Amino acid sequence: MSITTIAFPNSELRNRVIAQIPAHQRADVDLVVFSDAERSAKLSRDDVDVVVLPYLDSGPTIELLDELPNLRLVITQTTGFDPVSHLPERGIQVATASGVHTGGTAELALALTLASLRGIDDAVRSQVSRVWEHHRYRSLQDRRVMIIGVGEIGSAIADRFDPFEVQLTRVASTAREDERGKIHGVDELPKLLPHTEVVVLITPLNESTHHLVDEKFLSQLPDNALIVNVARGKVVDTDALVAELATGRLHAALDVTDPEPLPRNHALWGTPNTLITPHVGGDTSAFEPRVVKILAEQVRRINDGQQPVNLIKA
Ligand SMILES: NC(=O)C1=CN([C@@H]2O[C@H](COP(=O)(O)OP(=O)(O)OC[C@H]3O[C@@H](n4cnc5c(N)ncnc54)[C@H](O)[C@@H]3O)[C@@H](O)[C@H]2O)C=CC1
Ligand SMILES: O=CC(=O)O
Repeated sequence: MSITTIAFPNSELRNRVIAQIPAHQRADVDLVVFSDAERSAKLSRDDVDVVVLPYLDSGPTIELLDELPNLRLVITQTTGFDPVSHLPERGIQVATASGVHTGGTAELALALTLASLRGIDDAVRSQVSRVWEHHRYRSLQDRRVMIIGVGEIGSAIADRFDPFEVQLTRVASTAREDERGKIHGVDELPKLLPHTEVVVLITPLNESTHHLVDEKFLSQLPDNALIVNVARGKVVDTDALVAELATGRLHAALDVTDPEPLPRNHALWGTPNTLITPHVGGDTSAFEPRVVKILAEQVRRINDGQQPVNLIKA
């Protein structure tokens, strides 16, 4: 592809990417900062043909994309591309940073599960109030765990749960087999959910997963089941979850919510048995060096006239 200008969300990221690429490999492509493209009289919106999205941006920059007449490619710093999934059908390519968060998100899924089952949040509350309080919590060992979404991160989560001697069930959009064994299809959920004690959600957000976890799904889970969401907030019907949590029947550990950020007055902050982290699955020390490496590879390929890596299909 013949690309002339790649707009970055800030100069720090652009400079870190530039530092990764030998000068002779970036000579043809202009690496600009998006805000300059906005403000500068010299560089008009017509010039920008590639945009690197800010991390987890589903708002302002995405609206601006509609105003770039020559936009050909959007590059995300995330694995999920739900905010820009509509672009390929308009002829604009989308390339993700698939893999950038695999270890971090898999770790957090395990951490949230352990923290919730072992009542670490209760212990922290007791510590803050200087109260020595004993409760008996559930062990992860022997729990019946279901992972919904068997892609890059779902597989890494399965690897991390294995040493805990859980009874693992994996669910994907359609049934299949892999080297680890059977993967169930989502159509089998009604049969599987009543026997599931921990559900880990790690699907992309798309039409088939929007509100996958709804009132019916929740009602099929046994008492005390735990829902761990490290996918996207909208995979869960939040109203249905709040209603079910309010009864005290289920537990939830959520890295992602709908909406995000969660407003101060949102009911989820106050439901019992609920642990919330602010969408930090991939936000670890491993993120920046990885994303810079991926972006440098994208720039190098674009400069060589090659297709970027991790292009999503229209
Ligand atoms: N909490 C966080 O910080 C992070 C969250 N994510 C989320 O995790 C998602 C998954 O990431 P990866 O594993 O890298 O993606 P991936 O594309 O490798 O795997 C996704 C899997 O979900 C399956 N799937 C799709 N529709 C489904 C359905 N209706 N029912 C069941 N399974 C279905 C696909 O078949 C695929 O196996 C991302 O799209 C993103 O939304 C990703 C990184 C960090
Ligand atoms: O939520 C993060 C992502 O990479 O997707």
